[in-house]
Amino acid sequence: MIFNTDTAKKTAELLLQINAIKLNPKNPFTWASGWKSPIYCDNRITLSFPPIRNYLREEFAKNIEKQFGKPDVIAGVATGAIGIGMLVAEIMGLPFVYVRPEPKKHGRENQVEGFLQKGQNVLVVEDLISTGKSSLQAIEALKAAGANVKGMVAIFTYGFDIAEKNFKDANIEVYTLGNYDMLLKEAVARQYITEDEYDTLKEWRKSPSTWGVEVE
Ligand SMILES: O=P(O)(O)OC[C@H]1O[C@H](OP(=O)(O)OP(=O)(O)O)[C@H](O)[C@@H]1O
Ligand SMILES: O=C(O)c1cc(=O)[nH]c(=O)[nH]1
Repeated sequence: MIFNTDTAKKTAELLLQINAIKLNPKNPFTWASGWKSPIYCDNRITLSFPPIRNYLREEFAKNIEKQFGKPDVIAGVATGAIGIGMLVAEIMGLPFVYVRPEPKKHGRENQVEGFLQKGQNVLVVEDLISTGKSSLQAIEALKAAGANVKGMVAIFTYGFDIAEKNFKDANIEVYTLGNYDMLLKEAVARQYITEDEYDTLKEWRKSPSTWGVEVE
């Protein structure tokens, strides 16, 4: 669920403005889930633009307090949300930890990096939700470390049913700054995409897990 439509519209505008949205239907992107996709939203690019990362962290901080109250700790999902998560922690004056996809294989062999005490209220920051698998893995690791996960926020979600089901099953409340529907609307309004690209994106969105998969 988006925090609100104004923020979702502005987030879409900003992502388009800095070319964080990449389209390549002829040579599809492979996602973390293994799905093939004509679109890739690279939120990492936002960190390279101070006014844009400031907007994102301020919107996160304001809306996190409103929806969840003030947590004890902010956790970023590695690697995409380490930067933005840390910026949110900084502006909220909170401690920060980050969560690796799996425990490190040497050193202290941690999956959760930083100082976290059992029973602390943790708010998870993710950069992007596709299937939600990466976020939920991080949430499981935080719970295993004794955290009380209050909820999760992300810059962007594709709004897939599978992600909504995954978060519902895990009883995790999720809010995002932006989403796919608003992005598509803004991309059309600003003529950022051609009619052919719009048709491809609409077709892809009907069945993203099978799009681009060669049938033998
Ligand atoms: O909802 P999901 O299907 O899990 O996909 C979304 C995840 O994919 C990306 O991470 P990626 O694995 O590419 O790694 P990175 O964050 O290190 O770039 C993104 O940062 C999310 O964490
Ligand atoms: O699912 C993914 O791996 C993914 C999709 C996307 O649009 N952007 C991204 O960073 N990851």
